Amino acid sequence: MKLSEKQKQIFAAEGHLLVAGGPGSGKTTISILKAAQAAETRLRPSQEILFLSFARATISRVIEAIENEHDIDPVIKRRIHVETYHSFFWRLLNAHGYLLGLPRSLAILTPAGEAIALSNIRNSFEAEKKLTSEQKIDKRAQLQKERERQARNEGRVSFDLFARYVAELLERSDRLRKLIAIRYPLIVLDEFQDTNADQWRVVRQLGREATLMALADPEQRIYDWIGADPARLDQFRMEFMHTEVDMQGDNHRSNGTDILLFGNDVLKGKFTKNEYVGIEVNTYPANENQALATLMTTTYAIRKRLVASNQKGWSLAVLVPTKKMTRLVSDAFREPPEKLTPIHHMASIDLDAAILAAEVVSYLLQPPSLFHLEGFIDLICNYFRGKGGDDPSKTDLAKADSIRKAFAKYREKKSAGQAVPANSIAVAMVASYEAACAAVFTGDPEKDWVSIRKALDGGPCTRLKSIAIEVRNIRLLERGTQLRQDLSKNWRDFGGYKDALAITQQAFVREHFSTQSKPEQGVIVMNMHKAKGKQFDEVIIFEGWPRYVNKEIIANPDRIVRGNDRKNADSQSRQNMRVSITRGKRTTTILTPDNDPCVLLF
Ligand SMILES: Nc1ncnc2c1ncn2[C@@H]1O[C@H](COP(=O)(O)OP(=O)(O)OP(=O)(O)O)[C@@H](O)[C@H]1O
Repeated sequence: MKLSEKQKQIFAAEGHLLVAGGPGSGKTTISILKAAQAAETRLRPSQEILFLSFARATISRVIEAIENEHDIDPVIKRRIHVETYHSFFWRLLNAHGYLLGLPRSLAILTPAGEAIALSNIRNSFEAEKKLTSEQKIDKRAQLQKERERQARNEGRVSFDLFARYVAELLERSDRLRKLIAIRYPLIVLDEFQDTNADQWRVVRQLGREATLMALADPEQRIYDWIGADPARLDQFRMEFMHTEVDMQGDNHRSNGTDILLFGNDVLKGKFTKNEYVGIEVNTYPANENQALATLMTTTYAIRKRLVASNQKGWSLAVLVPTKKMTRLVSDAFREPPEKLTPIHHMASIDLDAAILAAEVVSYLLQPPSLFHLEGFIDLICNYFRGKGGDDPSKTDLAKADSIRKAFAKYREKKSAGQAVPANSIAVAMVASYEAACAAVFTGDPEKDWVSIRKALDGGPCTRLKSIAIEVRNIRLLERGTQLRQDLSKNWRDFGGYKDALAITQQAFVREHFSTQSKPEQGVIVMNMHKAKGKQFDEVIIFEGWPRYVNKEIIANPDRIVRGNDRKNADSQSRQNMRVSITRGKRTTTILTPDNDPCVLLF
């Protein structure tokens, strides 16, 4: 690869570095080359370069990019340690958290566990959009207090607290800062524009001893809602003596197309061309069937041309504005409307619900024990309390309550020797439970998992059916996975899956921190926010459609701009759209409803 002038400048610089540049300008690439250079010339034995990034998915791309740099010696490559901020913070907290008065033994309060722990507080408030600013502040304070209580009293630390605690540790301990810098003399900070206040506190402390290389695109800052701040780059400039290189204008990803130009024009809201090479905008009639049919036929066509290109490992991303749309599209691809063929794909779905569903299934793999049914009911209630993540629905929370009440009544009647009313939820639930407990296991975790799932799916309880459907989103049991191996071992050691629940819970924590995931290939469906830092051969951006009654729009959900209302077309939605557009290397296709097209396009 021939380095650009700016990249050469970076390569030659010493000390702290701030590298700014637009999508595809080559920031990640040069940071890897710079890391390799430092590894070769500066590192003593036992030292490494630390590369910190936000998302695991970005990490797999960075790891792939490192692997693809054939000029770097494999021995040097192994000295670049790529990790998420979360995972790095967790290592520090686990080892040194007691210095802050946290319990000696800490566990992670996973997002699913956190959703359960906070569901009562969340449920005591109205929906977020109905709250006054004071109520919002009050809600946030109560949630934070409960998180703190969980950490300090129970030793269960939620992700939200990681950066805060690590900042406190580093601000207080010279020694720890020095130790980190001795181990990692150069630290690369990917997506620096997205750091929140606590993460910035950590960075400030790290930079006191180690050399920092911050990579940033101020206009890819899409996390203002969780604390990213437009002032961050200036804060870096003020804090550190540094070299700054601005690569705006360079574009190596979609060279020869107008994809970046179009993204920049969307950002400004001013279009400089009538036609943009590499950008296609198509429309569909505003109803679910025709919208999905248009998406599917477009996907077939693009997939066909990618397959015909004979390129190994091609990728096509379908980016949508909301979690709900991710599911809707994934379901449609899996079980399409009539006459269409399914599209094999990966969907990047929030797994809160699926993880809790997997806990239910794994529990049923365990041999019966005293109070086994009670444990089962607890997990079902957990499922309904935690399945909505940080946005639980009142209906699900009410379901959890009604299950608990029905079950208490069931117990009461049984111990009094009375008949339980046949229409009690508990009756159907216990029938499905007993069917699952009757499953005969083979010792093959995948087969046994499927037989539990089928028992729940085929039983009379609709609530358990929904759990059986949800758990299909989990792919951790595929051949060669750690979960599968651990369950097999458990079976061999004990002749049964004695610890299936604990093994499954550990597998999810491990999965969260794992950097093994392969870069996505084939067709991938995901929320636009999750596409950050990634690149695909082709991209489709697909949004929702307005709902009409008597030709009046009565609802307009799942749009790129809220309600597709021009007054909501703020810089956040423009930046988000620009990030999505610029993920494509060759073509980005935008699909939007014909009678109410996306307001960012005109
Ligand atoms: N000097 C170069 N010559 C040719 N190709 C390059 C050069 N630098 C980077 N590339 C390629 O361009 C693509 C985009 O580069 P890279 O991922 O480093 O950009 P980025 O600035 O990190 O993008 P983003 O901010 O959008 O994540 C990659 O496929 C990379 O291999």
